Amino acid sequence: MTDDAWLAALTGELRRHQVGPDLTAHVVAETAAHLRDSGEPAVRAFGTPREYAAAVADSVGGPDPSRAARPVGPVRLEVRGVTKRYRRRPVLTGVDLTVRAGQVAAVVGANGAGKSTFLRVCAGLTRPDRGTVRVYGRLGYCPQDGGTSEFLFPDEHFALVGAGRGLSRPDARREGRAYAAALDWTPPRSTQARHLSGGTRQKLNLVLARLGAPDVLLLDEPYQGFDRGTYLDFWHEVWRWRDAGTAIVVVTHLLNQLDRVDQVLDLTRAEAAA
Ligand SMILES: Nc1ncnc2c1ncn2[C@@H]1O[C@H](COP(=O)(O)OP(=O)(O)OP(=O)(O)O)[C@@H](O)[C@H]1O
Repeated sequence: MTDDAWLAALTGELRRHQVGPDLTAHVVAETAAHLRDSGEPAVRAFGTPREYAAAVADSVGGPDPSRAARPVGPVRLEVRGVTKRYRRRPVLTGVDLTVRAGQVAAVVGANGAGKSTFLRVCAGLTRPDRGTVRVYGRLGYCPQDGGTSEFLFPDEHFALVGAGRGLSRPDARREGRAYAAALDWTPPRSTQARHLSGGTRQKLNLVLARLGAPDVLLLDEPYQGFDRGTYLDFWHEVWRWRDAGTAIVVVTHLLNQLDRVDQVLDLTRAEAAA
């Protein structure tokens, strides 16, 4: 099945699940963008149109019922007035965001809107021209790509990153393997990162971001290359980490989880207003 046929079938399936026309158009457009960016065949990325439509319908079935009852903790990330230009082009213009312990913020926007730049600024990797970022607690960052070392085995990654977060070698390995298992992945003992598939390397990235249970997690489209089952596992983990009190910022193209997050930062609008 071609991607166009897959997307047409998805539209039909979403209609069958009584997903409204606006949301259907949105989901189909975002899914098409993801397929274009990742170059993956639709069936591998999302499963059959019927399966994916069922997952979308399930996730848009109303606000998260546990939301009202969930305790929200202290501020973990505070971004005020962040502005960033590359040459003369404004990428971020006066962006504010406050995320508390136990909250999830989604960062959305068109390609090039500045989502990765925003996360890099939050992670302290890119200096803003103006504005401040305050992180209260420890930080974990999962970049869109990169982040792994070509010649290291997964366990060596766990030991290296774990050491930076105060974990002994055995603890880092145990924790890394436990987080990997939640993503349905058993890290091979003797495969260097360069020989892992793109989706598996992204699982490794995600596990590394989570090592040592940081207070703030910055996730830049961490599910690129995940198959549908792992994609759902990923969101399940996000809700679990949130419930454990982590403040999470996740960049996403796929809007089918947005009714469950605590806030949405739309950088398209900020860019358009600039
Ligand atoms: N180091 C850099 N030097 C110059 N321009 C840059 C640099 N990093 C990013 N840009 C530009 O800033 C803009 C925002 O890039 P960014 O990667 O933050 O967007 P994005 O919203 O994450 O995009 P995508 O959805 O494609 O991942 C783009 O036009 C990009 O080309």
